[in-house]
Amino acid sequence: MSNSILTTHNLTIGYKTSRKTVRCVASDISVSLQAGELVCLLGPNGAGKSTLLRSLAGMQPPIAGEVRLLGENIYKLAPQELAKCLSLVLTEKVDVGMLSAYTLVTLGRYPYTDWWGNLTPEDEAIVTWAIKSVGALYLAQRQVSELSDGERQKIMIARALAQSPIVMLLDEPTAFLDLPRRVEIMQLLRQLAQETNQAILLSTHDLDLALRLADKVWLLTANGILHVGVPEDLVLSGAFADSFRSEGVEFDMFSGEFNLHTSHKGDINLIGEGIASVWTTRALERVGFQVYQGKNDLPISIEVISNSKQFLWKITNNHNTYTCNSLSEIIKFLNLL
Ligand SMILES: Nc1ncnc2c1ncn2[C@@H]1O[C@H](COP(=O)(O)OP(=O)(O)OP(=O)(O)O)[C@@H](O)[C@H]1O
Repeated sequence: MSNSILTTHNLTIGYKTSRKTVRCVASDISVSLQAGELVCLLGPNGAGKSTLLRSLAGMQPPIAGEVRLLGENIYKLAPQELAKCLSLVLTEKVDVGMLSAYTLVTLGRYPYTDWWGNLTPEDEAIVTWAIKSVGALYLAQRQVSELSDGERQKIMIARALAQSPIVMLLDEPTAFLDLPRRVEIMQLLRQLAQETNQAILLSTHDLDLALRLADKVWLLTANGILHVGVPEDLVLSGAFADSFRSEGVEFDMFSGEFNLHTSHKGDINLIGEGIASVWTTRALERVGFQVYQGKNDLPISIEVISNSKQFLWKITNNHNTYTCNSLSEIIKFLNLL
């Protein structure tokens, strides 16, 4: 049996800019989102990630093709039926007046409540679970208008969770969060996908986290082509590097990071292991040196010496030896060569 929850068939997305003209953002997308998977939608600015998410959520009619939710054409579903299956979290700041965070999350239950919006004990339990899941119980009684961007974002995710959907679409859910919170939210979404069998699709510019946590990546290129695959396949095929290619910045397949092109200042042989060596390499590469290990014939060698109290660096340059107490000192020293 297929696990597909959301599928598209020859979907073309974009905007009608006038009665006769259409601005096509991406075309011929045939893809499916499976139960229990966390998919990250990546792509450069303006590629069409938000447009695709809105089209998948039934908020924006496609130019051509169709979107099916459990086999049903999404544009033909009644809003309440759609809301029971799909929740969408957008980045836009919503003006919710004087609502408390708790009340905002209760709005996620609206597809299930009676005409007056009364919450059952079960609804209340789901709301509390959703707030707890995003680690925001301490925010529950605060006014949404007084929350920071990151705090509000957590509450918006909790509202989407409270909807008990089978598919969640999130547009840059980690945009306002600090790094530990970004990791936390991504891990939470991944865990939710696995434990509740929901399909979760989120757009992000956090390539590193996406590469580490996504079950699959949908990579939308600037010319409207969607590559789909497990992250590592897209790295190996070169799709990643091609999609984000830009002047002065290069995707490094070995580290999975983007590097700035810096002028090459020379080669250094690094001796040592452990955390100090890792950050020594980072510092040296950042200022333009290529770092090797075991190339004893290079004119400059740096040995990392660490004991429980401190790190020291011994630089050997053409048989002369100097000792530095910090990476800052090394960089100054190398700049004088
Ligand atoms: N209402 C609109 N009318 C016409 N064109 C639009 C409209 N909204 C967005 N666009 C265009 O559609 C393209 C895709 O925009 P979209 O916001 O989907 O990109 P994105 O990948 O989400 O970008 P970002 O990473 O910067 O958020 C862009 O060229 C944008 O200028």
